[in-house]
Amino acid sequence: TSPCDRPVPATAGLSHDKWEIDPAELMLLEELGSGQFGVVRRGKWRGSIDTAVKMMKEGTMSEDDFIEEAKVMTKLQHQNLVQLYGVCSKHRPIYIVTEYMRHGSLLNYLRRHENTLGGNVGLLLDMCIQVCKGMAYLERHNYIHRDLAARNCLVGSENVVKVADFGLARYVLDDQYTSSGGTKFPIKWAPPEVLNYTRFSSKSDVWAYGVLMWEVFTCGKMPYGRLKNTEVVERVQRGIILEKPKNCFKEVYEVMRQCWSQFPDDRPSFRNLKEQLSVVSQGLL
Ligand SMILES: CN1CCN(C(=O)c2ccc(Nc3nc(-c4cccc(NC(=O)c5ccc(C(C)(C)C)cc5)c4)cn4ccnc34)cc2)CC1
Repeated sequence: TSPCDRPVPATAGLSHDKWEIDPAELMLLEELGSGQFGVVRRGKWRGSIDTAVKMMKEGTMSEDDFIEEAKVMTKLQHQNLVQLYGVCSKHRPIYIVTEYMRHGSLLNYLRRHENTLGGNVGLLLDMCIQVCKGMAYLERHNYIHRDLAARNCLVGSENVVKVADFGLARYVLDDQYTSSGGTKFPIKWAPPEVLNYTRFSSKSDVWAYGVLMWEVFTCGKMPYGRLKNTEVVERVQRGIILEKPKNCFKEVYEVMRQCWSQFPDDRPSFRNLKEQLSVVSQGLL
């Protein structure tokens, strides 16, 4: 989509850099939680626009590189991506301002609503399809997420699900998170080529997407249970994959299995996954 039909309120005229948001126009409200980077609060922008504001703890990310990238990220616009509205970078800590998603992370939502969601295969499949659409858009724009998981997707009204924090992993300074040997590295969502060579691609996002599907159909269970990272690495490299979740149709599990092909080229693209999942959805429901 061309920048001129961007659905987000244009900040043109506010400052010459349209990705720069004037903090005077932000009213910070309750805390939503805290993550790797520090506190995240709900905010009102220009009195009426609901936002989430990540206040980046100093020293947690390479800020200048991120601010540069923010210009690109604000142009990524899709109904299944959490929209980046802009940044407040003229002060410290810098703020990352995005659209607000009122039901929080997909992971917590699955766990909180297991009783109602558990039996609703149609809804679970629809959530997976929404994430797939957002990821197919990123794939089309040659944009790699690097940390796709249910914890990094968010839920809005009417069970809308959107992918968040795409590409942000590149700016994390904590090498416990960035190096595959680190304690915070998302081992359980990583394919062999990432475990061995840290080789990220849209096909490594597809592997992670398969694990996200497993998270959805188990209503938020931890993949590989309480296995240690070293044990998971060993299994993944030997080609042992996650088992079919209890109430999951074999057609759905078949899609997950394709995402976990050992070689990246053998995995489907998100574009292809979108087609497969809509066929499965029509067939099953
Ligand atoms: C009824 N329930 C009550 C409890 N509840 C909430 O409190 C709640 C409601 C809405 C929430 N919404 C959002 N919450 C967040 C949020 C909150 C806490 C932490 C984070 N995430 C982070 O800080 C974070 C994410 C990713 C990364 C990597 C490693 C990938 C770079 C680093 C840090 C996000 C971001 N958002 C962006 C848009 N909307 C939200 C979050 C929580 C959910 C509803």
